[in-house]
Amino acid sequence: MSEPQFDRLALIGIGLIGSSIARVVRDRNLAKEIIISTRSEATLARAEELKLGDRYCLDAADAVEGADLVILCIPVGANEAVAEAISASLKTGAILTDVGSTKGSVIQQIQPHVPDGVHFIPGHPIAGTEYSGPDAGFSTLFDNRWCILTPVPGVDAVATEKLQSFWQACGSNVDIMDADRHDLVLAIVSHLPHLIAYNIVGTADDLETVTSSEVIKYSASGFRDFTRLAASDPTMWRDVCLNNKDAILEMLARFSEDLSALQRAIRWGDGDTLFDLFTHTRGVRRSIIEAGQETDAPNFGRETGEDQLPAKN
Ligand SMILES: NC(=O)c1ccc[n+]([C@@H]2O[C@H](COP(=O)([O-])OP(=O)(O)OC[C@H]3O[C@@H](n4cnc5c(N)ncnc54)[C@H](O)[C@@H]3O)[C@@H](O)[C@H]2O)c1
Ligand SMILES: O=C(O)C(=O)C[C@]1(C(=O)O)C=C[C@@H](O)C=C1
Repeated sequence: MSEPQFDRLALIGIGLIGSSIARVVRDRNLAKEIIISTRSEATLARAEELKLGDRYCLDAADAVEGADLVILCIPVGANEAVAEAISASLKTGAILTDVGSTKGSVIQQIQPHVPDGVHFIPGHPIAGTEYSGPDAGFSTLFDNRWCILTPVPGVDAVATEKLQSFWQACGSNVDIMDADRHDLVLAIVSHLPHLIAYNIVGTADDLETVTSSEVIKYSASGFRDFTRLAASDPTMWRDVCLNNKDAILEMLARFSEDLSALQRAIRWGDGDTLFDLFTHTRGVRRSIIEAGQETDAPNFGRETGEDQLPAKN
């Protein structure tokens, strides 16, 4: 087994992502000691029952004392208050990072509270499920997934390399990116798909002519994939929408324009336009599979993974 990369890791927030980090760190011996903090007593007690850490604190400031790696694993809307609360307790030389799905807003909220001598390097593992809470995590969540780091200009290069090798040890491939670029890219590949899923499931549910039993009965089709995304955590996704507003609105505008063009093609019986688009998008899917990020095998991947996950809490 390899040598631990950090002496003391503090995890603030112990839901899907925090508990997956705790599990992989424990399994692969990446830190000597794991300190866990979260705001709810019940969640902290559950983390202790699951033996996710070595010490448990309700107070995040206590948890970060003496830690050389601090990871905020909380909804992006909660970062500012937590950064303010832990600021004075962070150890000089510590790396402070996060896992939030938006990056520009996270930097705006955390950076003002980072003391001199602490290395703040925002991060985002592009890995997750629709489940939340400490029971939902698993140690292989980050295997063969991307983790994007968005270091602010002037940050210590050695600290960035240390964080990069931490995520690699967790199983991820790491990319370094500018925060604005991250927010734009994630708006289209992650945030918009979730919004579309929330919307389509809401629309189907509202239809008076389609009873809910029919929605359930026939959902073993494309609709089922949307229901998985639409089951994602409401707090997390509310915060993502409010904290990546500009990029999401930009992508929604483009999406609506393209949808109008499709609507027009259908109205005017323009089969060539439909056929050309569908041929092109089939190629996009195939290139994703060729790049090794998805599989074409039926009933593989998410559905299979879902069965291995504990019950939603
Ligand atoms: N779920 C995903 O698929 C996914 C993927 C990548 C990144 N992320 C990001 O990771 C972060 C955590 O998401 P998650 O899925 O683990 O969420 P989760 O709901 O499973 O866990 C959130 C944790 O944060 C704690 N928490 C909430 N508000 C808090 C506060 N104000 N102070 C202290 N603790 C607080 C909760 O008690 C819980 O322990 C979010 O920023 C999200 O954007 C999520
Ligand atoms: O697979 C899922 O359930 C996810 O929603 C994971 C997903 C994504 O959109 O890919 C969701 C949000 C994150 O910030 C990163 C990953």
